[in-house]
Amino acid sequence: MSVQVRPIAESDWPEFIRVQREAFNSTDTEERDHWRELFEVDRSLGAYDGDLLVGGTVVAGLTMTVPGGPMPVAGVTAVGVLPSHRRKGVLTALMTRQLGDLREKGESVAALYASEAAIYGRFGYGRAADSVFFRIPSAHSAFRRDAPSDPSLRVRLADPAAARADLEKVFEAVRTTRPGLYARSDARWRLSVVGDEEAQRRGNGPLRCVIVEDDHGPRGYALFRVKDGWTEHSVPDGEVLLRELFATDPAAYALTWRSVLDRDLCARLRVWARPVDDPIVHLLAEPRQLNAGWLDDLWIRLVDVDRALASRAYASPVDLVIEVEDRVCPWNAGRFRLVASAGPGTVKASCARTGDPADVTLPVDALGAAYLGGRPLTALGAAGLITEHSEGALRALSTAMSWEPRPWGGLIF
Ligand SMILES: CC(=O)SCCNC(=O)CCNC(=O)[C@H](O)C(C)(C)COP(=O)(O)OP(=O)(O)OC[C@H]1O[C@@H](n2cnc3c(N)ncnc32)[C@H](O)[C@@H]1OP(=O)(O)O
Repeated sequence: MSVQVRPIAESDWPEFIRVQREAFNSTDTEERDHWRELFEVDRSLGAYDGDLLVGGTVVAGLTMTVPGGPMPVAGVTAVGVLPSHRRKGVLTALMTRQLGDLREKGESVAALYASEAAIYGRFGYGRAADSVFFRIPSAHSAFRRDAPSDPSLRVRLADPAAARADLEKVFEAVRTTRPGLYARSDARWRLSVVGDEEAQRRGNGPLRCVIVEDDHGPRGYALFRVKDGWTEHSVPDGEVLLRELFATDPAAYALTWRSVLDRDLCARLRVWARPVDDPIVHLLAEPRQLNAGWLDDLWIRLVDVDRALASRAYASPVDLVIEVEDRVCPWNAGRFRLVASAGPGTVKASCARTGDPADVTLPVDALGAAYLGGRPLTALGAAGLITEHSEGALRALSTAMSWEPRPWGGLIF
């Protein structure tokens, strides 16, 4: 099969949506035309078998927080290949072309959410952030006695779309505090956050919103649905399905959680993706009752290793030669000297090619995994995936690249 990869023509956009529906076994009937507002259609790529569009992908330009502050990141999404054309190298052709295009456009970092965790490592993406899911029984959701509270706070129910300005205030106050969070465009707020899509509703009721505020304005919010349910003995068995929750301070955070945990007629709260260092873990009197599980969150690919590594801050000073292995983007392969002084908030790093001998040799996906600060390189070393040539070099690099708080994207793009 000979497949050509090229930008998708405007007139092929309905075809692209059709490929996506088929690729993702989509059951919803809503129009996906609003994708045009979320993604950069002019940076889409299609794989053509003759005239037939058989696969594609798009890019959403994001401003993502990394250690040290926000930077431009290419959000890769809507990757799909028709079932009739799978395992014949279509994705490989799309990914190879896309990485070349990103480099040409001057993008140094790409990010994505993977539908399956086995797909993207081969293209140099590293698992940079994890998330945890919880299933908290309402009857065992009490907080420890010294949980923070603030009598000036009150809870208000709101229509999500109407309350958007308040939600944005809270989100903007926290966005740059955690690597992985990214700025939300008007379309992202409207369509992905407060929009009530059929695909997300799936019989779980409308999107609901609580806002926690004081006389000066909002300090926390939660977006959620309530799935109605009763046991055969007429015992209430509803579920709160928490979509997102942000707060600016510990007291507002605690009250926002309480306002969704204490919903009457609900037996439990489920949430699919929270940061691994979510404070709720420490607030519950019975943390085992979180019934937590672990998932991969953001995947990161360093498109240009030297520019990417010079664009973030480091937790401790470092001066090392790293040798990068990268078969997909050969321009990254080779040795670089990474020099950084520590200091949150200020990026004082340089990364340049060198002929000096390497202290550490590692595959490019390991650097992607560590880029947001949440994946200790020492753990990848213990797994046998990194080679240390100078004693202590791996620990030094791992410590320098680690960051608090842990990374988390918060919203699939
Ligand atoms: C960022 C996002 O949008 S994530 C969404 C990804 N899309 C989906 O999950 C939709 C459903 N799936 C698909 O559309 C396709 O199966 C894709 C896009 C995942 C793969 O496309 P294909 O054209 O079949 O991939 P391609 O033939 O290039 O495979 C490349 C390699 O990846 C492997 N691979 C492909 N898909 C998978 C998978 N789902 N799990 C594990 N390995 C995979 C192939 O076996 C092949 O391995 P090899 O290099 O060792 O031979």
